[in-house]
This record gives sequence, structure tokens and C-alpha cells, in this order.
Amino acid sequence: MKVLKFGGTSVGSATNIKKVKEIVLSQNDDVIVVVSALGGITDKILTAANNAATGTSDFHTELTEIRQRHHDTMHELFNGNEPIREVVEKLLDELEQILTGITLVGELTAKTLDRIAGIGERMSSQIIAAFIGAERKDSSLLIQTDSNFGKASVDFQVTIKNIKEEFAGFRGIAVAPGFISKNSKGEFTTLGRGGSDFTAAIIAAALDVEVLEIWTDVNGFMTADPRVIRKAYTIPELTYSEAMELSHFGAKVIYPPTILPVYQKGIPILIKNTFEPENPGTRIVKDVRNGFDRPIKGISSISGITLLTMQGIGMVGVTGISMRLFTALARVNVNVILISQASSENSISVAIEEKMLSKAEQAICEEFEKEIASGQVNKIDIEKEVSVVAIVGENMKKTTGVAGKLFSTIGRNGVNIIAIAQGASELNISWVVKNEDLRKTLNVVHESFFLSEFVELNIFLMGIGTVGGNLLQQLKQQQEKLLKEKHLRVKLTGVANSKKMLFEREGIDISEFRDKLAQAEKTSSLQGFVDEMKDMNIYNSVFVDCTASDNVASVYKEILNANIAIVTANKVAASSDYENYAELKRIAKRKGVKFLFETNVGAGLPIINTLNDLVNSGDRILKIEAVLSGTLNYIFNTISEDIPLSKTILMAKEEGYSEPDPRIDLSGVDVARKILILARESGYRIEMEDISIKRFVPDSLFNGTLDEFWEGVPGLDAAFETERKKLVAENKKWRFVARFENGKAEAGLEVVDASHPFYDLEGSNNLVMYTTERYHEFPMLIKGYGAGASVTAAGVFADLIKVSNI
Ligand SMILES: NC(=O)C1=CN([C@@H]2O[C@H](COP(=O)(O)OP(=O)(O)OC[C@H]3O[C@@H](n4cnc5c(N)ncnc54)[C@H](OP(=O)(O)O)[C@@H]3O)[C@@H](O)[C@H]2O)C=CC1
Ligand SMILES: N[C@@H](CC=O)C(=O)O
Repeated sequence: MKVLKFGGTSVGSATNIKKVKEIVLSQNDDVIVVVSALGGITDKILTAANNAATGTSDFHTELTEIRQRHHDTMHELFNGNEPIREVVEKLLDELEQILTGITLVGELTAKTLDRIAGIGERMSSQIIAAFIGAERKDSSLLIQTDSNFGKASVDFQVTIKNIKEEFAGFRGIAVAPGFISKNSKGEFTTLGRGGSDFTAAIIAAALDVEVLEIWTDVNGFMTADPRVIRKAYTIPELTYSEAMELSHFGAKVIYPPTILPVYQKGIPILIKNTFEPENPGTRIVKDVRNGFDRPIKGISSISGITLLTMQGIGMVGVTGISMRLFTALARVNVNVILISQASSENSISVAIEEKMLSKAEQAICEEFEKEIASGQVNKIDIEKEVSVVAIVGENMKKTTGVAGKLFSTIGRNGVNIIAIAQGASELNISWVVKNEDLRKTLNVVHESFFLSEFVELNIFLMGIGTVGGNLLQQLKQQQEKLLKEKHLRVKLTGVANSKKMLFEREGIDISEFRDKLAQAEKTSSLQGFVDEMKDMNIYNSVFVDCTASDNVASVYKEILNANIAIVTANKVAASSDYENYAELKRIAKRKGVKFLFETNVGAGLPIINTLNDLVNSGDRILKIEAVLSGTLNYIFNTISEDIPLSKTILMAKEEGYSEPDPRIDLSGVDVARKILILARESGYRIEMEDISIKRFVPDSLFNGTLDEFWEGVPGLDAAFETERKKLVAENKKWRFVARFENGKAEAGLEVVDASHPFYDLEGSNNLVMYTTERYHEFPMLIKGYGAGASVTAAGVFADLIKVSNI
């Protein structure tokens, strides 16, 4: 035999009652169906009763609605041929008479309220029993309570005997109302909050049924609130204690105290969805089966919380403080949701519902009036607009590292934890965060404990030109593969160029980003972009800088301080003042976020990473010799009798090798920035001014505007051609070489012969030679394309993958 309980929404309309019938008839067992009132009816009865108690007969609106709902439901279920209309009509009349009586006396007692509060269940059970063609049983004649009207206590001895007698030898389907009961005098009582669950649990326990099924409007307990966590999913199995904890923390699937009778008997509870009966739902059992025994089962949260903290040196070592605090709160009916006390006994924090704040504050201040006046206890500290979050799971007890993983994940994402509580049962770890951090907290914790197979990376990209545009193409191309093979979901969450900016929490479709950005409402603004990123407060966020802008580089500190990682192709920050560069690295380290700039030197070549690996493994960089400009190398490899210098510069720009402003390349500044970064990454404190640059283009060309530069450059062509011819005759080549040795860096144009390793460096290639303590006789060489859209974008992409930690 089974007991199936259907809640208010499940029986809320004729359509839903038809679904209930299908479910009940599909059971291959004898079934007792316990039903709530039609959804919303009990509330209407209570409102009508309270209105009546004002003595103004102001209950008719509710009563008319209650009548109409039942008439409509019966009409639709029975096609106008309503076999139980008379019974229901009588109950509605009874309700009207009592409401009229309440109006006349102008008073509503708990006893009178119990008389009418269960009329909804009495009506719904009649309708549903008739519609299913089942026998109706009257729970109020079976469940006997004391006379504590409003929340009566069950006399289990009498009740169990009644139920056993009533159902002895029963076969088939019975329908019984939930929530209602009677005292020994035969007066109506009710079972309080969650009453229908309680009725079902009492019957299930009395009859020792195989299972108690609670049919509701959700697919059981979810790993987290699905309104916040899109990827939350149903938990297949929970222990009674886990279900109890999750319910306490906001998962309103069951009301725990009501399932006590089945818990004591070890009868499994199955939570099922009336509207998705094929969903397996959640099984609540004593011991979960293998495979359903992960350490964390669910995350829950309660918002609308205030944290009160009592602190003072006068509290240390004084007995009775906690007792007085909790007694004071209990006196004014304030429920304490979380308690946290430092072992120093110097402070104690309690989380309470926000609406209880003034009562609680007053009670504490009165209780500790003397201590506060004498300064032994400080003024009560109040932290409003906070939420309590909890992870729940019985297996935490057997697993080390859960708390470590939990708090490091939260911390890495920049969420401040205000208070923590964990009971010695290790069933639940609860902590308090600001309301504004709740969504992010739930997301990071959910991802870390439930979706570790799916990591999400939220990209905020600034700059969609040569490099940024290509990066997006590559991301688009790889998105599916990364998801499938690496379980990494890469989302473009924000994007901007110098004109517009666009944000979408759920991710911008990369194939449409240009159109969408062009049509975006928001005008681009650097601070606006940063503020929006911070406000969105999304976990695993990364800012990607594909501009060449000094301004953009100037906001890195703010971004890292907001726990947002940075991946940048822009060399400005890493080559700015040493103090700024070092500070950015310090912030990134302190905040536990990445600050990566591999593409700053040699585009996609692993030049910085290799250097870091050498240094971190204890090697020492003795010398760096390198060709670090893709543009300049391309120019010197392309210049010929037919292609003059000025044309090669244009060609380098068109190929996507040069900086947005090619004077940065031609002046040697780009190379100086790169050798500076390598020197710093080798462990040297060095500034841009320390680098000597030998220019090969007169300074006058760099002093004017970009247009003046383009106009002036052809003037150099003839002299270069003359020099070039001489070099060809001598079988020599120009190379713009950077060197770093003994703490000194320099860059300049050199002539190399065929014996030199740089001689054969083709196209836009770069070559770096690291002479180190370990690579001494034969330096380490890294060679390959040193510029260009696709290789640079690939380098940025590789840094992004590093940020995702997959
Ligand atoms: N090209 C290469 O081989 C390599 C380049 N890099 C670096 O990559 C970076 C990008 O270079 P590249 O793609 O060639 O440059 P582009 O000029 O092609 O693109 C720059 C992008 O940045 C945008 N932008 C500029 N300023 C701002 C701002 N203040 N706010 C928002 N967006 C802005 C531009 O917008 P708009 O179009 O509206 O002006 C454009 O979308 C540079 O720092 C460069 O040094 C690094 C290694 C190799
Ligand atoms: N403009 C740069 C691009 C890479 O940093 C170059 O030409 O090397």
C-alpha cells in the first residue's frame, strides 16, 4: 500500500485534478490519497474569517470567490452533472453561516477558526474522491488531537488504532482530506503548518506503508534554487536529515516536522512533480545508496536576514551571556537562524529575520542594559541586507577539505564572508554574505561542488580590432569543442570598442556580436564598462584587453581589486612604472586572480611562460638576445628594389603586424617595452628610461601627427635603398635586436652576417635566445611568428584557458 499526498497547486484546478486522477489510476497498488484544499482556498477562508471578525460582514468577496472556484471546478470535472454538488454546497453554506456568526459576535476564536479552516480540504476531498471514483475517508474521524486549537497535538495511540481499524483489509483507492482532525469531544482541530503532509505521514506510519509520495509542483529537492542557478538539478536521493536541513534553509518542498512519523518508521518519502510525473523526483531515505552519496547534496539560502553582533571584553570568560542573549530573543519570539561565536568569547553573532530586528535589538539592549552602560559590552552591531547560505550533506563528515574548497572558491571570487557556522554534526556549513553577493556565491559554490565537470568563464572583452576580432572568431570556433571535451563553457558576457559597449549575463552570441554591438544602446565608456562588470558580479570573470590604450591599462588595479582576472595583449601596463607593474602583480596574488600578458612579447610564442618556468625552477637569466618586433623583421625582410621602406610599413600594418600606431614599432618603443618586460620577469627592477634605444628613423618623424608621419616616411626611401644595396652586396641583413645583460637593456638596428642566428629569421618571425645558468653553452631558442592577428589571438586564448584552470 502507498500513501500519495497532493498539495494545493496539484489540486488547484479541474485540469490539475485530471492529472492527479491519471497519476492515482496508474499506481499498481492500493492507494490512500491525501489532499489539500484547492490552491489558495485556505488563505481565502482565513482572510474571510479575519474580515468577518471586524464585524462588518466584509467576507462576501472571498466567500463568492471560494464558491465560484468550487462550482467551476466541479462543472468542468463532471460536465455539469455534479454528483457531489449538494455535499459541497452544504459545506459552503456551513462556511457562510459561521462567517456570519463571527461577524455578529465580532470575534474570532482559535476554536472557531479551526472549525472552518479545514472546510477547503473537506470540499476538495469530496470532489476528488467522486471524480476518481474512490472511497472517501474522513481524516477528522481518524486523527484525534488535544484541544490546542490552531496547532493541536496528535494523540498517536488513539489515532493509530483508528487508522488501523478503518483500513483493515482495505483494497483499492481512498481519498482523505489533509490538515483536519478532531479532539476527543468531536470538535474540529487542525494540524498546523504543513498539516496535509502531516496527515499523510500519520496514515503512512500507522499502516506501515511501502512509501509516502508527496506530489507537488517541483521535481523534488534541487541542488540549488533553480530561479538563481540555471544549472541546478534534482537531487536523486537524500537522507531524512539532509532533507530536513535543506528545508530549513529555504527549499520549501516539505515541512520537516510533519514527516517525523515516517522518519521514525524508516518509511521512504518520494517527492514527485504532478506536472512532470515522468521525472524520478527525490527519494528521502535513512541511508542513501552508493552513487548518491556525494559529500554535498544541496545548497540553500535565506535572504532578508540581519546579523546582530554583541561584542565586548566584558564578555570574555563570563558564564551565562549566551543563555541571557537567547532567552531574551526567545522571550520576544525571535527565531535565531545562525549563531557564530569566536572561541575567545569576545563576540557572538546571531542571524535573524530582518523583520524581527527592532524587537530583537530592544530585547538585547534591555537584557544587557547595565553591561552596555558600563562599557563591558559594546553597542550591538547590526549588519542589514545579508543572506545566510548553507551547504548540506551527511557525507561531509567523512570528507576532508570540503570547507577548504568552499571558502577558497568563494574567496577567489571576491565574496566576503561575514560569519560562519558549522555544527559538530558536519551536516551543514552555513555562512553569511551580503545580499548583493548572494547570486555569485550560489553560482560559484554550485559550480564548484555540483558542476565541477562544467567550468564557466565569463569574458569581458575590450577591443575588437585585429586581435580582439580574431580572438572572437577563434572562441566561436572552439566554443562547442571546449564544452564537450574540456567541459569549459566560454561566454562572451561583455564587449566594447571605442564607440559602444554591450553586456549580456547569459552570454552574447558571438556570431552576431558586431551587429549587436553596433545596435547597442550604451555608448562606450571605460569607467562605465568597469562599473558594469563589477555590478554584474559574475563568478569566474575575466577582463580581456585587446586595445593599445593607456587609459584602459590604468584601470587594471580597480579590476583586479574587484577579483576579476585580466588577460591582456596591451603592453602598456606591464611596461609602465615598475611600481605599477609590481603592484598589479601583488594585487593579483593577494586576490587570487590571474594577471596574464603572455602576448606582450612575441605574440603567441611561449616567451614569458618559458622565462617564468626557468626562473621559478631556480635557473638564473644571464643574457637575453632577441629579435622582438614582428613588424620590423617583416619590413627588413620585405624591403627590396621594388618595395621601398614606406611601402613595407604600410604592408606590415595591413598584415596586422604593426601597432595601431606604427610609430610605436618604428621608434623602437615596442621592442623596448618587450625587453623591459622580459627583464622584469627575469627578476630585475628596471624602468623604460634605463633602456637605450638606437633609432634608425629620425626623431623629427615621430614628433608630429600620424598623418605627418605617413607623409614624411617616403622621404627615407632613397637613403634606405642605398644602404640596402650595400648590405646585399656584403651578404648581410638588418635586424632590430634587443639585448639584456648584467641588468642593462638596449635595443637598436644591427647588421648581421650569414653566420648569425638572426640572419635567417624570415618574415615577421621573432627569435629569443635565453642564456641562463643551465642553458649556458648553448642558449635556449624560441622562434616563430612574432606578430599577426591569429597567432596573437591564439596567445590570448591560451591565457584565457589558464584563467579557467581546466
Ligand atoms: N597585432 C599583433 O600582432 C599584436 C598586437 N598586440 C597588442 O594587441 C593590442 C590590440 O592590437 P590590434 O588588435 O592590432 O589593434 P586594433 O587597432 O586593430 O584594435 C584596437 C581595438 O581597441 C578598441 N579600443 C581602442 N581604445 C579603446 C577604448 N578606450 N575603449 C574601448 N575600446 C577601445 C578599438 O575600437 P575602435 O575600433 O572603435 O577604435 C579596436 O576595437 C595592442 O595593444 C597590441 O600591442 C600584441 C601582440 C601582437
Ligand atoms: N607590433 C608588434 C606586435 C606584437 O607585439 C610587432 O610588430 O611585433
